[in-house]
Formats: sequence, C-alpha cells, structure tokens
Amino acid sequence: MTRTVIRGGLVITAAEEVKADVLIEGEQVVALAASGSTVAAGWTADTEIDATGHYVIPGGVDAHTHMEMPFGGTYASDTFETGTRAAAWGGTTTIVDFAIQSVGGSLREGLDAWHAKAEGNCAIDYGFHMILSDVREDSLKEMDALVAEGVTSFKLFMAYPGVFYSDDGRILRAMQRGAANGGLIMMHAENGIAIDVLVEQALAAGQTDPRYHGEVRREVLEAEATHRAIALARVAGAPLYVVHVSAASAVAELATARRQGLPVFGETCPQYLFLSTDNLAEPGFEGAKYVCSTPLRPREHQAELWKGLRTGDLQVVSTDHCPFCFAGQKELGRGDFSKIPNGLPGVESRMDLLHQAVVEGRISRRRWIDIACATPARMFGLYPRKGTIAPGSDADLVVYDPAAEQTLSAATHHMNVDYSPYEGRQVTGRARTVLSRGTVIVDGGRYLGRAGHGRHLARATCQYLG
Ligand SMILES: NC(=O)NCCC(=O)O
Ligand SMILES: [Zn+2]
Ligand SMILES: [Zn+2]
Repeated sequence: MTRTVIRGGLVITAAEEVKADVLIEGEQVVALAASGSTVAAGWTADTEIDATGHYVIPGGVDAHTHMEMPFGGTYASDTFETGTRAAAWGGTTTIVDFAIQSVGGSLREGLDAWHAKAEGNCAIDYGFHMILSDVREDSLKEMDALVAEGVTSFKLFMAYPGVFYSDDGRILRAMQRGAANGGLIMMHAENGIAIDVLVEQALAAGQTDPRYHGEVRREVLEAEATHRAIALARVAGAPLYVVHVSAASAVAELATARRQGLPVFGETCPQYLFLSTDNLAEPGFEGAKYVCSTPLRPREHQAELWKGLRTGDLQVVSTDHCPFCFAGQKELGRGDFSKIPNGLPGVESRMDLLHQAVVEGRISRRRWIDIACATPARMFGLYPRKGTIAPGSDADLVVYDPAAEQTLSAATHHMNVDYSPYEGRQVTGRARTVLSRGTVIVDGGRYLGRAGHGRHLARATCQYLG
C-alpha cells in the first residue's frame, strides 16, 4: 500500500491545532505524531510532502451544490466534471449535490438520473440529497428506501410555486416521515405564494431590473417561512435544517427556536456574507450576476450572519453553487427579472473566502474548519470519514498556504462560468496541495486529478446534535 507522510504543518481540525506529521496509507490517514518526535521521524514513506509554514486541514465539505441543475429553461453551467474539478482547486474534496424528483415522477427516477450524471465524472467524492417536488403517498414511502441506501436528507421548497413548491400539508407529511426514518428535512424557507404576487405587481409597474428580484423577495417573507417551517418541524417532532439563510430576522427565528431547545439548524453561504443588494443594483443588467434565492440582502445583514456563525445559531457555510453564465443564461431575464436563472457560482472560492474571514478576525481558524468541513460532515452523516484528520479518516487533506495572496477572477478560476461575483477581490490564503483519498489531485498550481476518481458516498443519518 502506498505510504505518504505530510511533515511540519500546523494540523487544524474543528477540535484542535497541533504541529504534527500525518501518515497516510492507501486512502486513509493512519496516524498523527508530533513533528520532530521520534515516532514521526521513524516513519518511512513513498512520498514526503513538506508542509512547513502551511496549515494541514481536512478537505472542504460543501453540502449544497447544484451541478447541471435544470432551472428556468436552462441548466447550471458546471457539469459534475467541471464543478468537482473546480472544487478540488479550491480545497473542497466532498460535495453533496441535489437529485431532483420531477412532478409526477418518482424519487428513484430522479436519483437514478443524478447518479448517471455524476458517475465516472467526478474528481472528488460526492453524495446526494433528494429534492421532493411532489410529496405523494408513494414518494413518502420511497423516502425510507433512500435513507437505507445513504440518501439521508430531503429538500423541500416553500418557494417556486408550480415548480418545486410544497404546501404546508405536504411539508408536514414529509417531516413526519423524516422523523420516523431518520431523514433530515432541509428547507428553502421563503413564502413563494406571496412572492409571486409581488413579482407580478412589480412587472406590471414596469419594475423589470435585476434589483427588483431582491425587493420582491422581502426579508419578512423569509423570516415568516422560517418561523412556519420551525413550527411544522416542532409539530412533526423532526429536526430541521434551513438552507441558504440570508436575512437577519431569519437567523433570529432560528436562534429563538434553538433557545427553546428545538433541533433546528441553519446554513448560510459566502454570497450572503460578502455581497449585498448593492451588487444587485449594479448599473445596466450587471445585477443579474447576483440573482439567487434567497436573495442578497442589504449590507447590515452580514454582521448578523457572522454573529450567528460565531454563536452557533448558524452551523454551516455551504455555497449553493448553481452557476449560470452571464452571456446567454442570466441574459434570459433581460427586461424581466423573474426570468433570470437563480444561482451563483462559489464551489471554488468558499474555503478561501472563509479563510479571509479568519484573516480579518471574524472567526477563528478552528471555527473555519468547523463550519466548512466538520459540521457539514456531521450534519449529513459523513463524519469522521470526512471533515476531520484522524486515524481512520479518508485522506482528504489540504496543505493550505495561509500567506498566499490571490485575486479572485473569472480569468483565473476553474468554474465553468464566464464571470466571478467576487471579481477583483483580494484574499489571503490558498490551497497548495490537495489530496483526495490519499491521491494528490492539485499541487502547486497543477491539476493532477481525473474524472472518475470521485466515488459516491452512501451517507449515514444526521450525526449532529447541536
Ligand atoms: N439558490 C438559488 O438561487 N438557486 C439554486 C436553487 C436553490 O437552492 O433554491
Ligand atoms: Zn433553495
Ligand atoms: Zn440550492
């Protein structure tokens, strides 16, 4: 079996920071020992990686991506091949993507279709959540089988009537089923019925620019839906994970519920932490680059999201990576903001943007690893195989240069999208060497990975207790 040792780095996990060497055999970490100790000095290996002056961190776990997702008459522009390669460049070694049940279709058909898209194409390991678009008696029964085979989380939408939307009755039934079979319910919490009324009224009043996307998707309609989702989860006796939280008042709803002891969890995304309605209001049609749902909020919300991440009222930062090119895709909504495909790219830049938050003193190094690696792995049943560095864990590791300066740009990123929402932003820190199950897939600016190296991950049920 191939032996690799990573020497001299500062090993950072959610639990501790230690100057340690890491020994890998085959695909797994087998031992850690203090750098310079006689134990570490005695290790022989086929490959030695020098991590002096660098961090050694677990590969990022991005629990919210949409490769090749159909939306608004087009498809997210990253395939599983291009999107997972870009993830690897950015130090993310696991994604959990969303398979989609179509209306009238079964969960099995949806899941099979997503397996077919991903299999043989991924550079890194991947799992699936299932989007429930049509909660029927038979699809509720199918949830049990999916949980048994490692698809242990289900996303429901209170938004997008006529597409993914479920009414409260359907949501309650799915939550009851999840409570019984261990499947974690993930919620897109926005009052889509009310939003559609406001969309119609805005368009009738000639308000067609991208910034109106943010105006009609009112903060109170995110907070109200979050409150309602929590109430339904309480009635069902089910835990709840609210995705892409962007509004301060939605964080407050989660915080209140958590103070009452309810098992409710929240995820936010880099776009809500670093971008705002100022971007949506950029001149001409530029704002289309920032159209996603939930929408970007006024800048003041950012402080509340950071606070939530520090206090633990928000647990995870995922990307909701769902890229659409400006040319030919975002442009579908010129003259009608409601036709702009919703979603932003981000799978490659998440680890670096969050490290920038460490540099700026917003979060600690360990919290960085907690929200980007360990907690998403626990939340979605992948821990300790993913999300940490310990004997028995997969050797998904990143040798991270905390002093590297880089400028985020579409000219240099690897995502298959023709713009960067962070164009020109300077960040400090970058993945130098990335290993996926013991194989070096990125090293010093060279891509060494291959489509098909990544394997499907059958996940356990939620391991996160709060
Ligand atoms: N978030 C977004 O705008 N697009 C992807 C679909 C979703 O997560 O709701
Ligand atoms: Zn969503
Ligand atoms: Zn999403």
